[in-house]
Amino acid sequence: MPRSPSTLGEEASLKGRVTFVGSVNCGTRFELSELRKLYLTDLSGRRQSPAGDVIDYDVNTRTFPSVRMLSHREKKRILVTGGAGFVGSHLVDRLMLMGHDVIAMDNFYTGCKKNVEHWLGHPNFELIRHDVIEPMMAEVDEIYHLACPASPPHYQNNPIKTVKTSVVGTINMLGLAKRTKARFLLTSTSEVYGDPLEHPQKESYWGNVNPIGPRACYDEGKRVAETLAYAYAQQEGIQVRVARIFNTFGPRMNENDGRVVSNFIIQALKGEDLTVYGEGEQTRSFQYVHDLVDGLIELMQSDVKEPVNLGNPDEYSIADFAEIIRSTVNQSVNIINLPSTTDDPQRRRPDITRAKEWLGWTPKIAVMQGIEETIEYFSKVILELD
Ligand SMILES: O=c1ccn([C@@H]2O[C@H](COP(=O)(O)OP(=O)(O)O[C@H]3OC[C@@H](O)[C@H](O)[C@H]3O)[C@@H](O)[C@H]2O)c(=O)[nH]1
Repeated sequence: MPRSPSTLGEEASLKGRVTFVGSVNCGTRFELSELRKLYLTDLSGRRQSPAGDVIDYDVNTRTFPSVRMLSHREKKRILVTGGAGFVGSHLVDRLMLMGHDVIAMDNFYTGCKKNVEHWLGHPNFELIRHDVIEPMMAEVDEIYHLACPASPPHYQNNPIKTVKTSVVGTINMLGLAKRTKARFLLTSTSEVYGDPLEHPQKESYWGNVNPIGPRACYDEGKRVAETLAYAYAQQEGIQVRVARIFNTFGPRMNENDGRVVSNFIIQALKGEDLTVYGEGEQTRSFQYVHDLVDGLIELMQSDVKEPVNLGNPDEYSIADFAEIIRSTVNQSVNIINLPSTTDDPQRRRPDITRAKEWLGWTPKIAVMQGIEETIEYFSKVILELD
């Protein structure tokens, strides 16, 4: 059953606040406060003049976050496509803190240099402006392939480009994996299940996708990307991992992202009406970004070849979720109903038995803790934009 606002608060306080993320076994464990510094403080060396008309960068006073020291054998060269995006930049943070050599590749269509600027100039880090639909060569040991707009308004804005990114981009990155013998992780999506007829969704479910609807460019693009991954695995012996990511939120979502969590928080912070599409009876299950990053790295390190759902099964109706954000951020705003969007999936919740049993992964951060951090982040962003 979808949670009501009252049970959400109770559950969050029952679970308690998480102060560590990751797992010791995978080397992903860090204090949450270490990660928070990367998105809640300005580490760029930027100094704005008192009049606010000039910005100086003092690279001499700038210090990088500490990264672990790895032996030559442990240290990997890791490519993250979409590395300046919302999820990509958090993955880059974790891999950098773990001590790896990281190449973040992005065309900056929805990604943003600011998301990774705290690493610019670090000896272990490279940022490459490159569109994944063009071939690319680099010597790497692992490829996390994230590049693709993920928010419905963004991926529907240029559907041909979205299909090309998923299909041609994935072929290019699988080609790179083949040449370099790198292990390849595809970030697929819960959208491969379309408007699901099975609930909750297991990885064995084949989905219910409209192949010619407005969401098809993303849904079908990712379905072909999965097909390509397994074709390369079978035909070329590439080591492939496939994560099906469910709704994820957190700091560094683009303020114009258009997805529900950032929309509602920003609307409430600005004192605007919260826009529920349709009656708000449709459901989603929200996961905080650090849990996802844990899952992605654990999957990459595992022997699991089948697709794995990564999501938090806590399910909310969108109407209830709007009420949660309204009561948490700004009780003076209204919730309004706008027309529903075409082919909007009506129910979504991951079955994460596979991730639990095969990876030992489970989301640890209560939705409310994530929401509070995201509110903190967007409050800061909105101040900067003003
Ligand atoms: O302002 C808004 C935004 C969204 N919504 C609704 O909230 C629900 C969630 O919408 P979002 O745009 O956040 O995300 P969706 O679930 O539709 O798609 C997402 O699915 C999983 C991921 O792979 C992708 O990040 C994205 O495609 C939808 O029912 C949508 O109609 C609103 O009611 N108001």
